[in-house]
Amino acid sequence: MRRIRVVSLLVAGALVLTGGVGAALRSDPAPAASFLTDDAGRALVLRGFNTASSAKSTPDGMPDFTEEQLAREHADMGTNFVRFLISWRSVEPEPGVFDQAYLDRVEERVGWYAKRGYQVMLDMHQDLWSGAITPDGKTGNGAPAWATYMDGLPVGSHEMWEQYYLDPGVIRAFDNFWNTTGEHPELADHYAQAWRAVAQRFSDNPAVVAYDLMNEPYGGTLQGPVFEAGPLTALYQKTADAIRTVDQDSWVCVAPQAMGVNWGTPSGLGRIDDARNGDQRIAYCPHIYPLPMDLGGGYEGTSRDLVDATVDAWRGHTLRTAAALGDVPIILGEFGLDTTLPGALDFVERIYATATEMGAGVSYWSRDPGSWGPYEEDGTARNLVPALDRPYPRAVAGTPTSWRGGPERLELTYRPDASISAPTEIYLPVRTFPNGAQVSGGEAANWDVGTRILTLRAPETPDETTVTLTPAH
Ligand SMILES: CN(C)c1ccc(C(=O)NC[C@H]2N[C@H](CO)[C@@H](O)[C@@H]2O)cc1
Repeated sequence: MRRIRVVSLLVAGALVLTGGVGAALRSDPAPAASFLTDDAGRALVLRGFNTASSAKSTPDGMPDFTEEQLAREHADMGTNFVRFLISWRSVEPEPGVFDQAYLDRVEERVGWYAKRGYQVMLDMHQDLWSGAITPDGKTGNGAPAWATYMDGLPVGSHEMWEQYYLDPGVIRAFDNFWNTTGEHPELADHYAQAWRAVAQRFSDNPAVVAYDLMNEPYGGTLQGPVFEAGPLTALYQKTADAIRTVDQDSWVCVAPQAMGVNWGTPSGLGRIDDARNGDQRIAYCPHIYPLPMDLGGGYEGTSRDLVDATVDAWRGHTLRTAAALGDVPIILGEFGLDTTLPGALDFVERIYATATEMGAGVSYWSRDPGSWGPYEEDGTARNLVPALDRPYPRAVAGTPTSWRGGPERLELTYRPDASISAPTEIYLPVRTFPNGAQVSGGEAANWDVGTRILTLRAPETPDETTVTLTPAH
């Protein structure tokens, strides 16, 4: 293990330094030029969790997660967003057969979130392609067995799950899906039609704001820009076109390949043309997992320096890709860590501060119990709960220019839009704002102590304005 660690750290350093130097040599572009918006037209600042990894293996495709647990999350952290894991195996268990009972179960859970004012992004999740890559069905997840063609090539048995990506059978399964083999052009069509079936169900659901087309894509034999600008962009275009035949308004989120880009290298993803009538609604949804953190280095010492270089490189590459895709909004679809590592909460703070600077949404990985999540198996709150329970402007009646803050302060600069009738909403944690807030630069219209949402009165003029909230006494 030590040899792997040394080699991986060297790789991490090389990846990051080249990326970091690259980023340092070019000034970072401006923060994301756009936001997802709600039905009222408000710009959304999205904060929530991936819910949940447990859905990867359950027979009914649902996460091991109850409405009471969502109510607890909402009470404890005031989240307003969820990246909800769904799976192709559950949507289309047989070719051309779409499981409406499964979509009923998804719709029931979307209702839990809708009741509490959440925005839902549905994530067609895969890791290692499919459960069918190993006889026990427990290694990979996502694609159905009927769409898994390994052509008899071997898959080993590994301690580190990432190593399965290098097995011939897994590479072949991906090569057949991307039709790199030329043998299976039909699979991408099935994938797009499966998404069409999902969008047909949720196109009129006001809580479903976005579709994340594929989790952490992997090109098999093809890697890097030749994969991302080739078959990956083509699949996203095919799928977005299929979705738009039944849903004109949900955002379509596209993710880069995980290999490398999760670790801070640039993406070669190509632009998607949105067939909707009106402004495009494409978003960019990368992940970040700095290798030194994954290797257990924690956020201290040399590991912290490498992690910071990774975050800086990732930020610049992410902003450039979002700009290249058409100045699209950004959602950090995943980041997470074992929060028992040294410096863990400082890392969490660094990532949320970076996402805030970028105007990006965030869904933490993940809502599952245990050392990565907000709660223990027995429901006890972990160190992550207070770390994520922070003031934020969940919906803005205009265009946010910037916002920043800490546990006891929020400063929001925005250009109001008088045509938006819904108010700007600010979430304030009860632990630091027990009596609501003092507002300077603006006026509070309402303070709901139950949801801890303060709404602002619309400014008199359309001029850019800065409001600052501090705890009321
Ligand atoms: C070699 N390849 C292709 C690779 C390596 C590592 C990851 C990964 O850690 N991903 C981070 C987290 N994301 C998934 C869920 O989307 C989790 O299981 C991982 O911890 C992905 C791909």
